[in-house]
Amino acid sequence: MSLFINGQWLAGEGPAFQSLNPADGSLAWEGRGASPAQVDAAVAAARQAFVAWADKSVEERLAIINAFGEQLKANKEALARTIAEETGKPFWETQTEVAAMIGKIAISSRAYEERTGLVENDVAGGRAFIRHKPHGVVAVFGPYNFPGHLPNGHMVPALISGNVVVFKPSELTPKTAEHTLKLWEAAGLPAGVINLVQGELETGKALAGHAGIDGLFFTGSSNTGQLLHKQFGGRPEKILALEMGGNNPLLVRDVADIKGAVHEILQSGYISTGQRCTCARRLFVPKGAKGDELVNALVTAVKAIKVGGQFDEEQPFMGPLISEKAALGMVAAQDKLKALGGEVLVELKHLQTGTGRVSPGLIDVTAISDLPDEEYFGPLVQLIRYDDFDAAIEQANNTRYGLSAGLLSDSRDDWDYFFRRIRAGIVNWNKQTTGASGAAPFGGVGASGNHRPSAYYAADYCAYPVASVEAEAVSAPASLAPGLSL
Ligand SMILES: NC(=O)C1=CN([C@@H]2O[C@H](COP(=O)(O)OP(=O)(O)OC[C@H]3O[C@@H](n4cnc5c(N)ncnc54)[C@H](O)[C@@H]3O)[C@@H](O)[C@H]2O)C=CC1
Ligand SMILES: O=C(O)CCC(=O)N[C@@H](CCC(=O)O)C(=O)O
Repeated sequence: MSLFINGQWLAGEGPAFQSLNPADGSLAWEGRGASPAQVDAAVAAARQAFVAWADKSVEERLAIINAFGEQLKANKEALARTIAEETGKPFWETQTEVAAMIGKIAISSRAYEERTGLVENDVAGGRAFIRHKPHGVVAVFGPYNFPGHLPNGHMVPALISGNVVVFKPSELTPKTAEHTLKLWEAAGLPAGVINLVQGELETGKALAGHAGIDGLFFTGSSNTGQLLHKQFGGRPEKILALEMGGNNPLLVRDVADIKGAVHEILQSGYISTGQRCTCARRLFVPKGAKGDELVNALVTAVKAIKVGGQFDEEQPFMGPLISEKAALGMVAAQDKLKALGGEVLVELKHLQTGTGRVSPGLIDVTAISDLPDEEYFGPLVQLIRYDDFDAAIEQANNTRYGLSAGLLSDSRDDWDYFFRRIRAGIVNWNKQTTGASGAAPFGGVGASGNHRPSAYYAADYCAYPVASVEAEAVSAPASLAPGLSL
């Protein structure tokens, strides 16, 4: 039973598909996707549930959402196991993912009040109000890298605002979606408020193109996001929030603590096996002896990163990539950079046929004059040695993306200068580019998003503002406009 529509678990009537454990290629989940008729049924069920859900007070909605939070707490380990099995992320890390899902509820509740709460002003003869209303039926599309936390980051604020949801998870992580929906069901979510449609491309297309949705909240690749943007062209009445990828720069300038800098670089480039949209892809290090010292220390540390299976007793820092295809794709990316003139300092290797297991890589691409502006979604950091800070910032900005960026430098002046010039939605100083806070807006510029950031600002795209001027009774004014008489 792979679909959850109108409070019922149903077998899919679309094509069969599977998800595999990327550490060993074993079967994690199999089922059938939703047929177009089942996507219709999910949208219709959501539409039918909308008025009653939106009519509830926010406290009533939050009572159910908090009950889901309790389910997450009670089942934290089990859900973390499911995510680890399906994504390959180490178990220590997937426990932090479930913790982020739990934390999302309080953050979103606060954001709802602070960003979309009631505002009241005096106007002549009455009162003016700003209130917000839900859009209605929203489709939520999730990526595979955070199959629990990132769709949850759209769904929780959407529900708090009074929307109802049709959720299309990544086809690589159907088991996590099913597990999450079971927790919503156990929390007493009314039928139709979240509907789960599993499936591959055809399901995604049927949902994204469905006339019955009022909006779509997407986290995934820039290519898919751009397709959706085109598909939504000419439909300005529908809200589209796009959280997409990045080709993120991390600049090093003047740091005394080499180990500290190397630690921030590892956490930026290699966490989640490089499968975070916020991962640093391009590392800028000054030329000269100090820079050499840092690069040597980095090479040693990258070689020492512990790689392993998600459930290994001695936990690794990096699990496998999501699939063997992704692993081969990263080897191909390294080969391409090598052919363009890159010098491999630590080779990224595919470690085991039939799995996503890879070792981390570091490649010096300083000699490449026309570096591809690509997001290589894996543990391969591109090193660029520079002479001039201004030129390095200019090169860092030379990307169509603009998600995250960072500076490692002990100088506040450097930071102030960098902050003014760098172009990204997340800009950090002496801190990793990853691990963004849910209590801040989360989104990027350029090809990384469409100016509808998520996390703390998700409340903004989950509701539309309504302006009202109100008086308790109609009354004629003391003086009339010229040319009027009563
Ligand atoms: N900015 C952000 O908040 C984040 C962005 N990402 C980005 O996500 C990507 C990795 O996730 P993936 O799962 O590979 O993304 P993806 O774009 O392949 O898939 C995302 C979702 O869209 C669906 N989809 C794919 N093609 C579609 C189409 N033509 N029409 C309708 N639906 C379609 C998929 O089935 C999936 O549910 C990376 O590029 C990463 O940078 C990941 C996490 C956070
Ligand atoms: O949505 C939030 O609560 C904050 C954003 C977040 O969790 N970002 C993470 C993961 C997203 C990714 O990079 O795939 C991060 O910045 O590491």
